[in-house]
Amino acid sequence: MSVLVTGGAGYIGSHMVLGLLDRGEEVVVLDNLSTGFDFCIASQAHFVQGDIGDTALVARLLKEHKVTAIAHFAASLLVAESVREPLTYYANNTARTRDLIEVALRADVPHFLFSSTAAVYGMAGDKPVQENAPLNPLSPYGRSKLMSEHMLADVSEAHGLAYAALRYFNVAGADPQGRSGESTFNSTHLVKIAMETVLGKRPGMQIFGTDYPTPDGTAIRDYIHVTDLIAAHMAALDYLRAGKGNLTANVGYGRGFSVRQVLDVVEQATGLPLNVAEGPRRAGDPASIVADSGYLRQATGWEPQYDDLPAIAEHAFAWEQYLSRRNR
Ligand SMILES: NC(=O)c1ccc[n+]([C@@H]2O[C@H](COP(=O)([O-])OP(=O)(O)OC[C@H]3O[C@@H](n4cnc5c(N)ncnc54)[C@H](O)[C@@H]3O)[C@@H](O)[C@H]2O)c1
Ligand SMILES: O=c1ccn([C@@H]2O[C@H](COP(=O)(O)OP(=O)(O)O[C@H]3O[C@H](CO)[C@@H](O)[C@H](O)[C@H]3O)[C@@H](O)[C@H]2O)c(=O)[nH]1
Repeated sequence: MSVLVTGGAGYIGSHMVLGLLDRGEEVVVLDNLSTGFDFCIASQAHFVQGDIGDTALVARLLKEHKVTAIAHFAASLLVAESVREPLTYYANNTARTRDLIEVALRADVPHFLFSSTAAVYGMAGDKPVQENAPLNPLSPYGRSKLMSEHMLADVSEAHGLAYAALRYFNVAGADPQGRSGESTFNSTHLVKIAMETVLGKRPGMQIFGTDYPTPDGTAIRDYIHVTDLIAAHMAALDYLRAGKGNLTANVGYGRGFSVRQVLDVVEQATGLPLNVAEGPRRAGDPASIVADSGYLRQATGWEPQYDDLPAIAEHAFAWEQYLSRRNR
């Protein structure tokens, strides 16, 4: 019996692989290496390079490895790119997820974990967002993910597949043991960019918008340590396996930090100065979005261990230094 991790060579998927192996589970990774790296995949996992849209390959893997759960991370995830190339996003995120679900049904895989996103909400108010907030994604990326949530709900109703759709807020940090981290080329993520900047891999960086209606004028997000995010997946998997039904839940800490606060913590944690300029707002960015994760905690008993911005920065920095040693 094993768990199929799609996108397991990526930032978050590679941490899922570690989390599953740490629990003694068998893991099969399917990744086309479009944005991921095989050096991020733990050697104890069985890695197959291929596309989730290759239904014959997926069907063979499900059978050969007696897969009882799919953790589906593979996706395209650049919001601005999704505006320019919506069909790429509806193909890779929505259509290929549809194909994957169909193969899973045919193979009688009972449990499905899906990487959703806070981007399904669009503009949020000042208060932490609950799962029943209006779903108004601002981008094709957000819509491509929301459509997958809808498919899972319909398929579950019709065919009994049990699923968890976890809506991640801002994922950051790296494995505390230094086994993986964010390695993506040309990342758009704030903490990753700040780490590349302190280490001189970028000449400087910008704060996108200093005129938001927030205490210091910069945008507020809920940054969650990737290891806590993975713990949420384990809690969700246990929930599904216990037959408790489906789960659609936010994963964040329920408190926000501004861009300036994050960059101050990066300077403190690394002991290095950041070359930062103030720039205009980035199109489509909400002023503030923070998770209410009460439902996930109450339903699954999930308790975060790294709700600490300096720890997130320290772990991200350690990984960025490791990448530097690999000439990356
Ligand atoms: N990083 C975040 O802050 C964040 C926030 C919300 C949701 N998510 C979701 O989490 C998931 C993982 O994101 P990540 O940050 O690890 O991104 P990533 O780009 O590091 O990982 C995605 C992985 O999927 C692989 N992949 C893409 N398309 C594929 C395909 N058709 N077939 C096989 N493999 C394919 C890539 O090679 C890569 O290894 C995504 O579904 C993303 O939408 C991420
Ligand atoms: O060089 C930079 C990069 C980012 N930011 C700001 O930092 C904040 C966080 O940005 P980023 O790390 O790009 O995350 P988000 O845009 O909040 O989006 C993330 O969080 C979403 C869920 O909320 C996911 O869906 C997305 O995939 C993921 O990129 C935003 O206010 C950005 O404007 C800067 O000021 N300068």
